[in-house]
Amino acid sequence: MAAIVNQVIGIITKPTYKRKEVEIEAILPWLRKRSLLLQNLDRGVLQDIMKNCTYQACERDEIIIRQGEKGDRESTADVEPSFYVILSGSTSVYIDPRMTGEEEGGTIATEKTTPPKVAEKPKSEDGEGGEEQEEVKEEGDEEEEERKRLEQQEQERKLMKLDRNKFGKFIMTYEPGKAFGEVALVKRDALRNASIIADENCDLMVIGQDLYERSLKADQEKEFAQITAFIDSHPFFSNMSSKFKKLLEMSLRKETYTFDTVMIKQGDPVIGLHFLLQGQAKIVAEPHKHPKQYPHLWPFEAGIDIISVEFAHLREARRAAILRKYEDPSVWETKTEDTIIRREQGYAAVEKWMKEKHIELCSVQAGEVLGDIETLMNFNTYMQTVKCTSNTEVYILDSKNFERLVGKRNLSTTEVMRAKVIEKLKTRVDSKHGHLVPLLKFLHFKMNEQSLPPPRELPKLKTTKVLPDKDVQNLFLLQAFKSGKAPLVEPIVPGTLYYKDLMKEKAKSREMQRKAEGKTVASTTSTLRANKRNKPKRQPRSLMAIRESLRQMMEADVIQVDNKSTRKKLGSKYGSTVSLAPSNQSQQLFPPIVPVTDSKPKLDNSRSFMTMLNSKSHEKETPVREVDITPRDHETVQGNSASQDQKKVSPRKQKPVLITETAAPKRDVDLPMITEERTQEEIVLHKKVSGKYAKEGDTLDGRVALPAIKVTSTDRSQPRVKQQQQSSNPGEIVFPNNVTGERLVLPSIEGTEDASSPERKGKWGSAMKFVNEEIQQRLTNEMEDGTFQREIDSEFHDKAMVMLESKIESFNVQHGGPAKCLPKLARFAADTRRYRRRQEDEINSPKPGGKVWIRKRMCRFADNKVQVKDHQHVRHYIVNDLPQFDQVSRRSEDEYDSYSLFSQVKA
Ligand SMILES: Nc1ncnc2c1ncn2[C@@H]1O[C@@H]2COP(=O)(O)O[C@H]2[C@H]1O
Repeated sequence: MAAIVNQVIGIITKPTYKRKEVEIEAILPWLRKRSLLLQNLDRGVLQDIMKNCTYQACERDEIIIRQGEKGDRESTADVEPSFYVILSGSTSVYIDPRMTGEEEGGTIATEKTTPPKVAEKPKSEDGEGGEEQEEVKEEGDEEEEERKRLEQQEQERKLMKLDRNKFGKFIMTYEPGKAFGEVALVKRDALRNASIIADENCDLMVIGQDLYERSLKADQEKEFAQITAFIDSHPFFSNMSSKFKKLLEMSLRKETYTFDTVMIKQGDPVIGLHFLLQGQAKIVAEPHKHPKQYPHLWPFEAGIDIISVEFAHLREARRAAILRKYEDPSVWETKTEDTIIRREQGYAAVEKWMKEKHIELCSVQAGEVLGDIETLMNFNTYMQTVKCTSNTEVYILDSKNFERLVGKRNLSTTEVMRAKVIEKLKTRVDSKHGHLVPLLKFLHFKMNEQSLPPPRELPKLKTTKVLPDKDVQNLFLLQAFKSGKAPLVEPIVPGTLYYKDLMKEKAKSREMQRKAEGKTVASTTSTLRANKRNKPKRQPRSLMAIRESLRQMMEADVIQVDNKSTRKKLGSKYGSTVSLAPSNQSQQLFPPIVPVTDSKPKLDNSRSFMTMLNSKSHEKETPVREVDITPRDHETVQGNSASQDQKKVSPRKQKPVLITETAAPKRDVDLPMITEERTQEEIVLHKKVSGKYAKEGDTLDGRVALPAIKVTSTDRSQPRVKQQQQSSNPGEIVFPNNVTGERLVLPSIEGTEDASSPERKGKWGSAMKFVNEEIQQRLTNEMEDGTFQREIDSEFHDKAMVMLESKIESFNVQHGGPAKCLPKLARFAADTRRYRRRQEDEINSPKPGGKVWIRKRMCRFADNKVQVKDHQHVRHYIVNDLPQFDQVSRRSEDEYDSYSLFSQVKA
């Protein structure tokens, strides 16, 4: 390299007439290669230049061109400006912005600021250099050479002291092959607009004005025109003033890159913006290098929750990739790259490959700007590599020129750039491999954040008592949130800064008030607080607990005589009738059973209990005593504690069930002969008005009395006597009770038809099913209790079945239903095993076996689906467990039929 430079220097230092064409010809290819400027020049022009140019050697820190001057004193043409091509060495460009008019108040760097050409007397750093030299001289001539060398070093040190700051801001460095000084030549009579200072010893080819004008000017003028057009058309500079555009013209430089060369290398220092004019390039990123390149950002400026965004993006990207894959068969991968590497080179190679993966992001072409992301983000190094895929031409705006002309002075340009960069980042992030470069996503996020309008200046809050404007509150809150002082919630909720301040203020005023009033007077707040403290805390209740309490409430309203002990007790107390009914279910299921005793019942039919109940005034009219046997039941079953619990139940809850106790001898009330009368009240769901059913909205007040269950037993005090078969009414079915000998008189059934032709569909089918299940359940319970007596009960059972069938049919006819072809009830043999199995199977479905009085108020325990409003009536429903509220809350009118039937059957 040095040889050919010397060869060139050898030629251009000769007088013009001695420069031979042959030797010039020999160096032309090198010259073309060396300088872009000379590259495309005609051979003749280049030969002309080589024949007529001059040579200039510069030392380090030598000022080749001084900004603001017209010509160059150092040039051969003295005052006339020249154009320079660097053969070897490098120079720096300095621009004093005050002289270009970019900044006000500039002074031209004059002679005074010129560093002295003559070397000062060298001084060593510690100031003792002079003495040292004297000592060296004294030592003799042999040390003369050493002294000269030291002198030279001192000279160099002195030269370093040239204060380059006087020449303005450093802009850039010109390397060998580069040329400068064209502006003053193209724009005649223009002043030099930059200072060029040699950074080292340089060899310069000097092209005088005349030579320049005839060889290069035309091309360069064209070049300038192109640059002007480019600046005028580029969106970045659309809002730039003409003054700055002019300065920009001189600051853009053209560069060319051949096919397959690297224009920008990831990790290299950012030199500025590359405006792609021609050609194509691909952008390749190595994400594994990013953490090292930008450690200040990694991992994404801790504190900014980008992770979630990242994940969302990754998910989205993956989804998009999958979709793309299915849509476009050309991208269907049979074998992934990593699979191939793993098979060929092993796992370690794949890992390495994954780590150092080169991600080909995209391809760019004319119009693209490179280095803009880095410039806006103030990155020192490039975040990606740009490799030319064709011969490429670019304009380069060096970073310093950008700072000087765009930076803070032309914010509009920066804004346009930012918008373009955001757009670009978005496209790259969404590109096929964009998600593999996490930095892109972060930068997109960051840029978006930066492009938000700057926060408003906040007025100072003097007191927290007066709430500031909502917007201001929010801004404060946001500020506090950003600085990690408060959560991002409404500003006046507990836990927020504002709330805390408010509380402090309140506390302060309270304290002051207390002091003013004297300590003895307790403030209202403190009293309230004390009360609150003393208040027993409400324990959260489990679902089970709620259900249990619900059950207790219901039990308080409903009589339960459903176990052996209670029955026994009642039996012993009230006679045999109770023991007749194996369980309370059977009492409900079965139609009125009136055991005929010796003692005639004194209860007037017209004043049946149910009638009384429904007449609202029954309590007054009927000499009955309210007896709730539930407590006794509990007492028997659960012992004293249960009975104590029961005592707590309010009398109001116990009211609905009334039992008329046996007329006690001591009682002065004139009770009827019936020793016990029990009724399942409130079972009337539908008022029968002229053969039609009442509608759902009908209230309890409008209910109609249906035949009450009358269970009449002998007086306890009376001895049992042999029963005589007699019927009080003709048409009643009478059958003997095998246990007690009492006659069971069934009510007459009108219009009973052949029940053998079954029609098991619809509501009747389900009614039958229900009754059958009831019976099945009852028998099973008896089996379990040990109270089941096959002979007696089976007989009773069979007859009861017939009776039930008749009753159902009778009910149907009474209510104008399509009777006469009802199916027969199934006869069951109690099979506990089967029952248990079934119970396991239907564990979640409501099963018969208990009494539940569902009342409107209870619906509040159900879940939200329940429509309480629909639930206007009181129901009486037999289930094992609590009913499914949402099931019972909405019933169609058809369902009511069967439902009322159930109730009727029970009655
Ligand atoms: N902003 C700039 N960036 C780089 N080089 C410049 C800039 N301005 C001027 N120059 C060069 O420095 C030279 C100084 O003399 P001229 O103005 O004749 O020509 C100038 C250009 O070649």
